[in-house]
Amino acid sequence: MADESVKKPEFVLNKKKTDTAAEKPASSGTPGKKRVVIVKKGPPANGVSNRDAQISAVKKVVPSAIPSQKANESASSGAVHPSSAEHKTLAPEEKKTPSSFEFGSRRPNVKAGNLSDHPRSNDYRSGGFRGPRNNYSNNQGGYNNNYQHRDGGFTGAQAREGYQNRERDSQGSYQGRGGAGGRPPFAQGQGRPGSYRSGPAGSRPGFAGQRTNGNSRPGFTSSRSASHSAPAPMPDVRSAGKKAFKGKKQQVYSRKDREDLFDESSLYDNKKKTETPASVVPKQIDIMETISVSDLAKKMNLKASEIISKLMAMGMMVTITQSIDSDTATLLASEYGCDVHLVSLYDETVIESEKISEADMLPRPPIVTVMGHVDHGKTKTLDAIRHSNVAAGEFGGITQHIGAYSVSTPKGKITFLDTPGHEAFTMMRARGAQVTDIVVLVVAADDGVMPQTLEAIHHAKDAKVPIIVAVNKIDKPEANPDHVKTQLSEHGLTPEEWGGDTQFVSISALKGQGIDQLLEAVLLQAEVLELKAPVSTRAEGKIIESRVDQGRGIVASVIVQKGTLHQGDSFVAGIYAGRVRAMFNDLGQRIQEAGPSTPVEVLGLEEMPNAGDPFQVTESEKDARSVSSKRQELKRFEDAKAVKKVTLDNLYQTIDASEVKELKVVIKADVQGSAEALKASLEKLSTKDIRLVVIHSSAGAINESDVLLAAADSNAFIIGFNVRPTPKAKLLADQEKVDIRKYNIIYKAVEEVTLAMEGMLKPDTKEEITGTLEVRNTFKVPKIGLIAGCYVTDGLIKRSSMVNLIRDGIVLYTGKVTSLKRFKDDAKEVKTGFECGLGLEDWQDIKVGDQIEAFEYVEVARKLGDTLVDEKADAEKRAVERAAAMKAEAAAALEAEKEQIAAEKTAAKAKKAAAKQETAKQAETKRENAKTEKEAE
Ligand SMILES: Nc1nc2c(ncn2[C@@H]2O[C@H](COP(=O)(O)OP(=O)(O)OP(=O)(O)O)[C@@H](O)[C@H]2O)c(=O)[nH]1
Repeated sequence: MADESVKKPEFVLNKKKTDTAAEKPASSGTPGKKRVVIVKKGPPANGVSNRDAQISAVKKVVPSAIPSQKANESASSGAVHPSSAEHKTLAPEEKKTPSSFEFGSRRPNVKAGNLSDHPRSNDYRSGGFRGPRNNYSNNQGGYNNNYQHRDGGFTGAQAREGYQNRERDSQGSYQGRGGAGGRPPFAQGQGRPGSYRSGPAGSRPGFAGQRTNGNSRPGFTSSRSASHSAPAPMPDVRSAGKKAFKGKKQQVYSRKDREDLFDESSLYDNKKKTETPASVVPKQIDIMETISVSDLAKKMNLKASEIISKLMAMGMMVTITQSIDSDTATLLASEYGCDVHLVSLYDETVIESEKISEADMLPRPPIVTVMGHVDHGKTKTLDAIRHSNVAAGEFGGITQHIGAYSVSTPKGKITFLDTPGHEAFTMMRARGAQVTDIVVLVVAADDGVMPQTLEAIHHAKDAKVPIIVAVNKIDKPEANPDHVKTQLSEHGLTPEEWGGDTQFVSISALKGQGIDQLLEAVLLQAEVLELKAPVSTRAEGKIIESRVDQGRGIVASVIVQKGTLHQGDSFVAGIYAGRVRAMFNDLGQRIQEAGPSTPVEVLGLEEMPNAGDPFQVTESEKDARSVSSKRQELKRFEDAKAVKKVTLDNLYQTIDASEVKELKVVIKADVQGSAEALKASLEKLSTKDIRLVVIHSSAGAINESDVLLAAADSNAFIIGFNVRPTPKAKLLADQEKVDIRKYNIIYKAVEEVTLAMEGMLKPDTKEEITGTLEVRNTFKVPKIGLIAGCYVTDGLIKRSSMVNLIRDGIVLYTGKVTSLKRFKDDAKEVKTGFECGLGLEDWQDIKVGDQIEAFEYVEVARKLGDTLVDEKADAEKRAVERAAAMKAEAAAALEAEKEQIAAEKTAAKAKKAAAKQETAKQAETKRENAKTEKEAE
């Protein structure tokens, strides 16, 4: 042992790290240095020492494990450690040794074992290779485990190779022969007496016959006690082993390798040091506005169950997947001494506009929105402007989409947005006003100002957009343009000729009259507005509409507001990225670029943006993707924010609310705007008894997933607005019994859904009186009880009737008829003017003179009550009234108080005067008395 220690220093490496105390005893008195004995100087002559060593070899043990290992192995192997001198002397032989062992192989021996279909004899097991292995292990003594790792690899490669050799030379080692084995590498080692010879020569570890003791596979068998219990004679092993493997080992285990191995180990060590124990809550965490319980648990290094129970203690019932807001998270984290830092993705999702130089600002065409009440002639007006007949193609005569058209006039270009006038499209109209420069308000001269005319005025005023009034249908005999002017003046739109600043143009869209004047008015207004936009910058605009087009994919109508959009530009539309694959103008012609105020159809979106979403070109596709993904993330957070949380406070309310009936709808429409408009209209129908929940709304044909979505709920159906189901969806809908309703007019859809909702209400039951009877006599019938002899004074009574028994105006009994007879025969019914005998269920208290009311329960369908919107308005109204009443009451109280104060003041004044008078009187008396006394003297 001592000897060995002396030899080892040749392989000592200065470790970069200070060894642990545990290492010190193992090293032979060289503190501060780690002794590493490398195999290149010690051939694998002995069997591998123990199972632990093998396992640790595979695991790649961290340095801290080294000392004990080293100590163990040193203890067991010291005596057989090869000397460097021996290596040196055997070096020439090594050159002859075929390099059939891949010493550096890290491949395990598993495969070899699997391949081993030859019976392995105990000879093999206990012989040749076991010998070297033991030596090998012994040589390691206090060697590091990384080396052992190689050991595993070595044996694997060896096994495989042996297997191949077996194929080539099957007699050799597999036949348990002695002497020169059949395997070439080992056979050559006939001259390798050592360990190979000590057992059956040529035997190979991985294929060492039957593994009755399981020790034939070096990588794994070495651990078995049977194998290393009988090590091969050491001296032989050393010499043979050195010759056979020295060269190979030198290649693989260079000094650098060793250092690398150490570095790797130290890395493990470092990693271990930086690891945070799972139970330590960090000092600060970053979260967004909401965070799911599971994410928070992860960030805080806590178990989700702990977070949940903490939240419960705070009065919140949440599940692991639910989200909590940042305030709650902050409160919770503070209990663990952890600060919450709120981060927002929004800043990162802003696409900066390009810097604009004044020189780049050029006049641009005005963007005009046409608004007005239903049927006042908006489409016809645009129609007249464009000389095309759009109205003819519309369903129900209502414009359903926002369309955008560029119109060239001799005096310049104008872009028109055709905004529908139906109330359901309020939202779209509001969006139209966002991009619009001028509103043309169409008012029918024969109809005057209507609710949606006023709504349009509000939208325009909100958006601070000037209005030009087109007084339409002046061709009609009942047309009264002046009346329209008067009406609109009352709403702040005073005609210029009346001293106001609003341009009024009288037109007849039908006849094409006044259209030129209207366009002139628009261009005049545009001139006043001095509309300019940069031309050469990256394009920015708004999505007017988006839809899925068969064969073209997602198509978005975009109005470019700034810059120029080119084919090939990368952009972000809402939260989705895209690249302009192709562009079309309003006439459907393919174009390469589009400047400010140009409406275009853009192809190349990955998903469908919403109408009104911003459209911005980015510098690169990468930018677009990055912004898009951040925006999507932000949206997910915003959606999560909307998650309804159950707290102890609202738990019962929620349970109560589960009694509320829900009608669920999937809306599919031809364009996104219609889907949204329909959604808004339908959701408004919710009442406190019945809720209308739109579970999904989007543009496109009704597909299978829509059907599946609706099928998941018994109260769900699908509305297709201007769309139809795909054949597969139709089939599925039939199978799943999902109702698909198709509409092409919004109000029809709303009407029918209202009816459906009314149908869902439990019908009211009502007593319907069918007849009245008078008790004129009573009889006792044995076994049956009291029978009333009645006369039907009105209507009729049936055997199945229910009755009320009334005495002195009080209903004493309500129940069923048990028997109804005419004389002795049972009767089905008895009509007015006839007498009958009547028995009542469980009731004997019948007296002559009692009135009997016969009735039936009938079900009456309930009407939908006030919608939640109406109720809210009512509640607000009531609150205002209450406030006014309270104010009046307070004023009256104040008044009364004032009066009282005044009265008190008057009373005090009077009292004071009386006192004064009294004093004066007393003084007078006093004076008189004095006078009298004086006179008497
Ligand atoms: N006599 C007459 N009829 C008109 C004129 N303009 C429109 N109309 C008629 O009024 C009806 C409604 O016209 P639209 O252009 O569809 O009206 P709209 O305002 O676009 O209607 P919605 O799309 O439903 O909001 C049609 O029957 C038109 O023929 C007009 O100047 N004179």
